[in-house]
Amino acid sequence: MRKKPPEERSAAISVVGLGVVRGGRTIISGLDVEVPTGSVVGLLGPSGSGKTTLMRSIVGVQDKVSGTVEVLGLPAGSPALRRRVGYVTQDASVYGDLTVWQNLDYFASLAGVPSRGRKGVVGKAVDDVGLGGHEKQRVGTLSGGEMSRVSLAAALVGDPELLVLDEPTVGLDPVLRRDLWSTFRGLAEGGKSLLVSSHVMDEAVQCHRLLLLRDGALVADVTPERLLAETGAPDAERAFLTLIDEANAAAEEGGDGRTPGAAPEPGPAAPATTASVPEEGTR
Ligand SMILES: Nc1ncnc2c1ncn2[C@@H]1O[C@H](COP(=O)(O)OP(=O)(O)OP(=O)(O)O)[C@@H](O)[C@H]1O
Repeated sequence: MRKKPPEERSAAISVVGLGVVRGGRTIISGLDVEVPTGSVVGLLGPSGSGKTTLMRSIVGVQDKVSGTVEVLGLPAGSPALRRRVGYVTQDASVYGDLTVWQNLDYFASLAGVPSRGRKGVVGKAVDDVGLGGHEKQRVGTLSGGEMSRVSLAAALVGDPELLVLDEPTVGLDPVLRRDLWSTFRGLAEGGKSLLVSSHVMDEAVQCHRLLLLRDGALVADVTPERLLAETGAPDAERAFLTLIDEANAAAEEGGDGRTPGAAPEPGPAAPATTASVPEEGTR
């Protein structure tokens, strides 16, 4: 069957008019975001700009949320999404007293992988995150970067349609980062959708699109190529700084902080979003 080009596919994530209050403070306000199916979308922004809060809203675990968030065509946090969405937080969420293999075998069983196919699934996930040779090591004895890769592998074994990854490459060396990004792009080529937050600009340019947040608002929704062309910056890091500086200046002048040159590009029409976000999810 012919693979549909991105503009013909429905959005994996559609966020319309999102507002989030945390600790009595508005963290996100009036945010519209779309992640096309089969793409890797990078979520960038200064520390505290709301990246994790947006991800939490998308996977349905964020409290005090308004607006609509639709994930794979369902309201965020719907029980039916549990096996279809993989969420990897910044903190490793695996069992320190089990080995790498035991952890992944366990998460694969939770994800419904039948026992006869589990060895292959777990082995592939171990390879995908570059943990070959550590299978029998207790997770509690791994380095921080290794431990976070076990968390990522635990999400991969379930073969989710959407992966939401909060800074998955923190603490990894350049070779591992390159290999992981190649894995992410391979997953997208296979039809998966990925939303990946990062502070590392040289890796962010490997995304199909970039979303740049500042103070809980979207400053840019742009391809890496257009980001460089619009800002005239020599590299992605300086392009990012240019946009943030421009947005800060616009905010000081009383604007909304959105950089005119990097306004969202025309893309596929957002699907109707009628579902409301639950107050608190269970994932
Ligand atoms: N439980 C909470 N109560 C009050 N404020 C919170 C809470 N959690 C987060 N915040 C605030 O919300 C804002 C956005 O936080 P968030 O973690 O989403 O940012 P981020 O862009 O992911 O940051 P980083 O890049 O540092 O991980 C920050 O100002 C943070 O202090």
